[in-house]
Order: sequence, then C-alpha cells, then structure tokens
Amino acid sequence: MEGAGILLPIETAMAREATCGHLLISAARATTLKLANQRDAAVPHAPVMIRGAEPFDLDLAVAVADPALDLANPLKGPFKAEPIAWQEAAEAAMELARIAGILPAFMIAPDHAGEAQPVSPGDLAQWSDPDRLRIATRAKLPVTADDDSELVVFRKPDDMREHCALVIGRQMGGKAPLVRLHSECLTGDILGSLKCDCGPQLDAALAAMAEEAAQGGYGVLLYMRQEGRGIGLINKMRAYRLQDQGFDTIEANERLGLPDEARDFATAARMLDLLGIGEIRLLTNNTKKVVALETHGISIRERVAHELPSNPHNRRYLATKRDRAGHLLT
Ligand SMILES: Nc1nc2c(ncn2[C@@H]2O[C@H](COP(=O)(O)OP(=O)(O)OP(=O)(O)O)[C@@H](O)[C@H]2O)c(=O)[nH]1
Ligand SMILES: [Zn+2]
Repeated sequence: MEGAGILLPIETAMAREATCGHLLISAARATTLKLANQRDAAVPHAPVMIRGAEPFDLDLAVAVADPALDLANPLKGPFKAEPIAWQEAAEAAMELARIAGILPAFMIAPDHAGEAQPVSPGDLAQWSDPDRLRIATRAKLPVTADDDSELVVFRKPDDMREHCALVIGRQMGGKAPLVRLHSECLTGDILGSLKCDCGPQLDAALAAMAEEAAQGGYGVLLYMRQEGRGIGLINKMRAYRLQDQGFDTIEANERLGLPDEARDFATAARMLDLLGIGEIRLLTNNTKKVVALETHGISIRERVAHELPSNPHNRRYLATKRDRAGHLLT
C-alpha cells in the first residue's frame, strides 16, 4: 500500500510463514483488547496499529483479528497501540478489507510476505466511482410475479459484482415507477432466513410492481450485490455469531471493526440514471435511502411504506432498525 509498505491481509494470507512486529487492526478491536481509548473507538472501523511483545505469526494474528473466536480463545498479550504515520493508506486498507469481505486486519511489513500488489488510496476512489458503471446487457426475463419483465445487468470494468435491475411492465414516461432498492441477502432472499425481513420484502416488492404494471405503470427492482449491508456473507455470518452472544445488529458489525452501514447508494442512483429514470416512488422504511438517492440526483415523488409481519427470530433485528437506525417501523 502506497505510503505504508507491504500490508498482508491476515485472513487470506498465502504466505503462511509470514511474521511481523506490528499489526493493523480496527479501533473497535483495539478497544476490545483494551488498547485504544474512547476517542479512538468513536469510529469503530478506524485503523489502529499495535505492537506485540513477541513477533506475530499468522495463528496469533488471526486470534488477535477475529472477535468471534474470543470465547474459545482467551487472548495473549501484552500488546501496545502506536501512532500511525500513514493514516490515509491505513484507512484505505480497512476499506479494501471491507470490500473484499475479510476481517479488517493486516500484518505490517512482514518478513516472508511473498509478492505484493501496489495499491494507492486513489485507486480505491477510482474503483468505487459510480460513473464507471455501464449496462452490460439486457434480456426479457419472465418471472413468477409477472411474465412481462426484463432484466438489465450492469458492470464496472474492474468490479466483478453484477448489479441488476428487473423492470416489470413497460417502461414509459408519465407516472414515476415504483422502485425497490434491495441489497443482496443470500440468507433471506434464497434460503428463507427468519433472522431478517429481506425475503418477504423482496416477494412483496415484486407483487406490488406486478400490480403496478397491471394498472398501466411499471416497477423496477434494483438488486445490488452488497450482501450484509456491504460487509459480505462471511462477515455477516461472523456478525450473526456475535448476535448470538447478545450484541445487536449494529454492535455486531462494529465489533468486527466494520461499518454498520457500508451500502453504496450512489451506484443505485447511477443504475436508475442509466435506465433513463429520474423520478421514482420508493418502497422503503429507511429514510436514509430516500436521502441518499436524492443526494445523487434522483427525485423521490413518494416513499411507499414496505413493512412486513415480524417473526420471533427477527423481532429484535427490526426493533434495532427502528430504535437505533431510524427506520419507520411500528
Ligand atoms: N451486517 C448485517 N447485515 C444484515 C443483517 N441483517 C440483514 N442484513 C443485510 O441488510 C440488507 C437489507 O437491506 P434492505 O432490506 O434493502 O434495506 P433496509 O435498510 O432494511 O431498508 P428497507 O428499504 O426499509 O428494507 C441486506 O444486504 C442484508 O444482507 C445483519 O444482522 N447484519
Ligand atoms: Zn436479510
């Protein structure tokens, strides 16, 4: 990493022999290890550098990095936090870990690190730029909810994630379409997980759009490949393990040293823009989605409530969304 020297991601390190004197971890993790003060912990995913009394090998580094292992694995020490002289690069490294869906933890300048790929914070900004998104292709896709629908698939040149938009009914000017901005939830969308409300929300959105199409309008489902509010499936499952220990959905992300909300709504706005849609009626209970899309140039004619019945497994999750994340839920 430009300015930082070699950073070896602890979770995916191929150089199994690597050892180092310093690790880069999150402020949340440093706080759990009692190495950071409250000011550092104000941003749980901020980077903190720590030094150990002994060099770190990968086994020790993993134990330091992964909070889900704490109960099984009492931590060794002592460790000490030290100032970082390359703050911007350190922040970019934490962001790269989130995007890669791995624990935000790195060996710093390890011995036996193997080959390294140069990356700069500017590369990351370019990679994230929504303007680089293009429509890759589109085709008719009859679905159960409505057989008159089409799937439009999007891609950036160097981002493997394939976001897509299902257009239900005929896209025309006139009435603003009913839009659902849905972020991938493999557990809820495919497996029928009861821990969240994603699956029922997806089904209800498709039904509402089909109804809209039957009345001469149309609907657009934006399906975005940003699992777990942008932390990936593996980290979401780590967060579920922490939730089983008593942390709520926000605390669990934070304890992993990841943002509790890392979704990219600018790219959602860009998808609508590429479809030629500037005005929508948005199915959501999340006012932050409304604000984010408006900030990126989409005019929201109406917020359409999208609350589905709860169950005993998702009741706490929904209450946390209402009480801590400001969702308009009863
Ligand atoms: N990290 C994490 N992600 C979760 C958890 N439960 C659900 N998710 C993710 O949260 C996202 C749900 O997004 P949406 O339903 O589109 O949005 P929302 O913010 O709930 O707002 P609505 O539009 O009102 O539904 C999906 O990416 C899920 O994978 C959890 O406990 N932890
Ligand atoms: Zn879900």
